[in-house]
Order: sequence, then C-alpha cells, then structure tokens
Amino acid sequence: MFYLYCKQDRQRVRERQRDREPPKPCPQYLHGTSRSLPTKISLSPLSWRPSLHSRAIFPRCQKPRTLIVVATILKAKPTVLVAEKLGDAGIQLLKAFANVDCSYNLSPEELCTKISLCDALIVRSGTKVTREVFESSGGRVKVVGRAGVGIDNVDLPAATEQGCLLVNAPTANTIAAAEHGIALLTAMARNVAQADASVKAGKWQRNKYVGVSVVGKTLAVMGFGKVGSEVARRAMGLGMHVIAHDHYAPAGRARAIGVELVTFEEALLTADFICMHMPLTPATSKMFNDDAFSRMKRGARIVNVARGGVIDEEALLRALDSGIVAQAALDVFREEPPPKESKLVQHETVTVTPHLGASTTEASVYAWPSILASVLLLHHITISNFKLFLYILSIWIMMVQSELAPFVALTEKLGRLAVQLVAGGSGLKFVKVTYASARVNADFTAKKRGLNLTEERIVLDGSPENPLEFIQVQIANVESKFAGAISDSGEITVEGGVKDGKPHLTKVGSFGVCVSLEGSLILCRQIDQPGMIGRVGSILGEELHPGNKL
Ligand SMILES: O=C(O)[C@H](O)COP(=O)(O)O
Repeated sequence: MFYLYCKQDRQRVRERQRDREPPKPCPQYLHGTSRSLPTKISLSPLSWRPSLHSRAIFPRCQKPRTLIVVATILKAKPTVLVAEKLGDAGIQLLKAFANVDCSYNLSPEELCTKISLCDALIVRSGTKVTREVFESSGGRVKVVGRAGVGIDNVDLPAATEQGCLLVNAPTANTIAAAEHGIALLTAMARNVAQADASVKAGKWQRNKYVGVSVVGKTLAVMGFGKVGSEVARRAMGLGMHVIAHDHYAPAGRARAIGVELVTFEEALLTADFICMHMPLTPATSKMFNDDAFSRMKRGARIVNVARGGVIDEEALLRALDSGIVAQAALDVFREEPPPKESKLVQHETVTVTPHLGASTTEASVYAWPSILASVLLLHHITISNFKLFLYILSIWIMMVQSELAPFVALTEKLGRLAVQLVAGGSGLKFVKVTYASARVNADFTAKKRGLNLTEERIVLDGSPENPLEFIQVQIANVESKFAGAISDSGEITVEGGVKDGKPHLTKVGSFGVCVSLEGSLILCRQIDQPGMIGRVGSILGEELHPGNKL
C-alpha cells in the first residue's frame, strides 16, 4: 500500500482547510498499488518543500513551487520518539505514519531506556545522541532525524556502526539563522539588550549607550555556506562592505553576490565585525583562540550564531577584557545552557540569546519534510523511476552537489588504480590520502578492514575555482607490479584532479601524466623508441577485433 500526495489533492486541501478537518491522507490514494504511480515525476531538492498536503496543515507556509510526491510501501507503523519540542502541526502529520512518543527533557539514562523501544528518533540540537544511546537501542533505531542543520550532537561513527541513518534538514533554518545573525549584529552595535535592561531597571542612560553605525564597516563572514551567503546579502543591504573566508566556497558564487573571498589572516586584520557561520568540526574547533584574537583589528565586534565550540570562550573573555574585542553577541555556547555564573554571559559588552538561531515559526515548518522523509525511510522506500535526494549523512556520505560529483568519481578511480598497482600477496596496511578539501568520511570503513588510513589536508590560500585542486592516494609498505608507480619516497602514489568536469589522472609514481579516467585504462611501461605506441595499439586492436589488422 502507498500514500501519494500530489497536485490533484488541491481541491480536497482547500475543502479541508475550509471545513477545518484534521489533516489526513486523501482516502482515494490510500489503497493504490505501485502500478498506479505516475511514471514521470521527479523529486529534487527544490521540490523537497512543504507539499500541497502539508500546506493544508501549515496554511501560512510558502506556496510550493513544484509538485511533490511522497510514496512508500508501508509495513507496520514504526514507533518514533520525538525528544525535543517541534511544531504541533508536523507532529499531527507524523502520526499518520507512525506511533509517536513525544517525550521532552529526557535524562541520558531515560533516553537510553526509551530508545530500545523506538525505530526512529527525532531531535534538535539539545539532545546528545551518544554511542551509549545507539548501543542501548540494540540495533532497533534505524533513523535519527535531526530537525535542523548541525549534526555535532549525534555520534556519527556510532550511528554508522549500528546501521542507523542520520537525516538532517539542511535548508530549513537558513533564513532564520541569517536573520538572527543580522538581528544580533545590529542589536549589539546599538546596545539594544543592555539599554532595554537599563530602562526596565528604572534608569535613563542615554550617554552610556551610544552605539556604532554599521554602514561602511567591513563585515567578515566566516563560513560562506547557505547561512553565510544570506547574511552577506542582508549586510550589503545595510551598506556594509562584506568579505568572506571559506576554503570550500566556490569563488563564482561569492563573486555573484559581490563578496570578496579572503584568507583567514586578511579577515582578522581588516574586519570591524566578524560573524561565524561555519559548522563545528575538528578543523573549526576553537578557531578563534588567543592567537586569532591577537591578530584581530583592535575593537572588532563578534557575532556567533554557529556553534559555541568554534570560539575558545576563555580567550574571548580575555580579548573582551583587554579591549581587542569591543563587543560580542552570542547565540551559542560550548556548554548549553552555559553555567549561570559564566563571566562571558554576564560581561557588560556581551549580548546573549539562548540558541534561538532556528527558532522561528516558519523554520519549524520547513524542517518537517526531511523529518517525514526520515520516517518513510524506515519502510525501505521503493521508488522506481523516482530520483530521491535525501541528505543522508551516514553509511556513505553523499553530498548531492554537482560540483563535487566528479571528485567522488575521481576518488573512487584513484583508489581502484592504486590497489591494482599493488603486487599480489604484498597486503595492504598503510594508505594515505591527501586532498585540499574533505567531505567524505572514509575512516570508519577503513578501520573495519584493519587499514591504517592517514588523511592530509593541504589548505590553499586564495579562492580556487575548483573545490579540490588534487587528490593523492599513497599506499605504503607494499611492492608494485608496476615499478614506475613507486614514487621517490617509496610508496605507490597516484594523483588526480578534475578538468572540464571530468576526473583525470595527473601522476603515477613520479611520472606526470594527463589521462582522462573515463572508461578502461591500461598502464604499461615502455622503452622510449620509435614504433612502440603503434605496436601497443595494434596488439590491443587485435585483441578487441581478432583478425582485423589495424
Ligand atoms: O543546527 C541548527 O539547525 C541550529 O543550530 C538550530 O538548532 P535547534 O534545532 O536546536 O534550534
């Protein structure tokens, strides 16, 4: 049996809105068979928005631009634990598909107990989904739906080990977070929160709360992804000069918005205002530390609506006390909620909010399609003829971004080539992958196979057009059946890049080459003498078409 919501629902949706009926799937679609599914329907990230059906429930959300279809083969209803408060309308919709247990503010122990009875878990950023949680589920929980962007509160390796998918809602909060960033920036510049508290305390201190203007000031956007770009657009509307720092941001997108991509150093040196919009990863953890503050333009102002962990909070306190940083506006903290006696929170020049970046009525609506999708995944969706783009972050991470697609192919081909160069029986123990950017989490699979995998990132300055300049794969402590593949440092080395959107091999051992990695590839070494290439071509031609002399 499947549920199908599509354009034809429009009339029923209107009727239901008018009659205020509770939302429910249209009966005429309840008993279809997979054969009655239309064949020419595609799902794209753009259409992955509130459907016409959900519009009935969320009448104020934007008009869907594209027909949206959700189809699934249904088995028994799964049990879904919703561990943090989300919009009621979405919960009602979820109840059409699942037994829903809304239990908020669970202690870690309570969560571990409940999880063993659930097939899916839905959380925001406040619930720590730890290894213990996954282990307590005994393999039952198959999907964790993160109703938001950040996934740093979920133990991704533990999820992967337990065969559990992690699905987030990467675009749901974009506008909400960007608007909150701008709200904090302007409120900070004009001492809104401090002045408000002062008036409410019966004071009238007009001289004390003289602010600074933002027009003509330089704003450095740290992390130029979806939220960073939206902040940049809005700040430009306020008359600010906007620069951005992000190793992975496509230069073309920045140019199109009118933003200059700069180095970290340049951002620190020149910015009057700095706002954070990067995820918390090992690379960004405490990116703003004593060293970074010491290189900052004196009197800079900082806004953080990303994650508390990107700033070393003790270092920020020192920078505020010494006047290097004039003001800070913080929506996020290393520990949430922060301790009551936190000197940072209580600091006169600091404006704080309790992680409200995504907290708008609209954002909670936009998160639901992804969450519902995560529950539908429990039913092993069978959608032939449908392209399903979901943000599935574990098992094999596939960020569906066309600019990265050739690099995924390149990585696979380089890996295959390197392994084929190993002489039989010499075993594979040490592999090193070098790249200038990384979005693929391969280490878990490598560990399972007993491989010692080292990754090296080479961070490039400037704004490369390519998201990655090159990827290099090295296999150490093995012999090769192709002596030329051994580099000067003694490892089998292959290197490649993407040219004109296609994966290319650029190095084998210490030989520079330029070979497209499409189709089959034969590596052979030859003595440089006339007629060799023709001879090899004839042998191959003879093998392909026996009897036909080329
Ligand atoms: O990562 C996010 O999406 C934001 O930080 C919001 O988190 P929240 O869902 O806990 O509000």
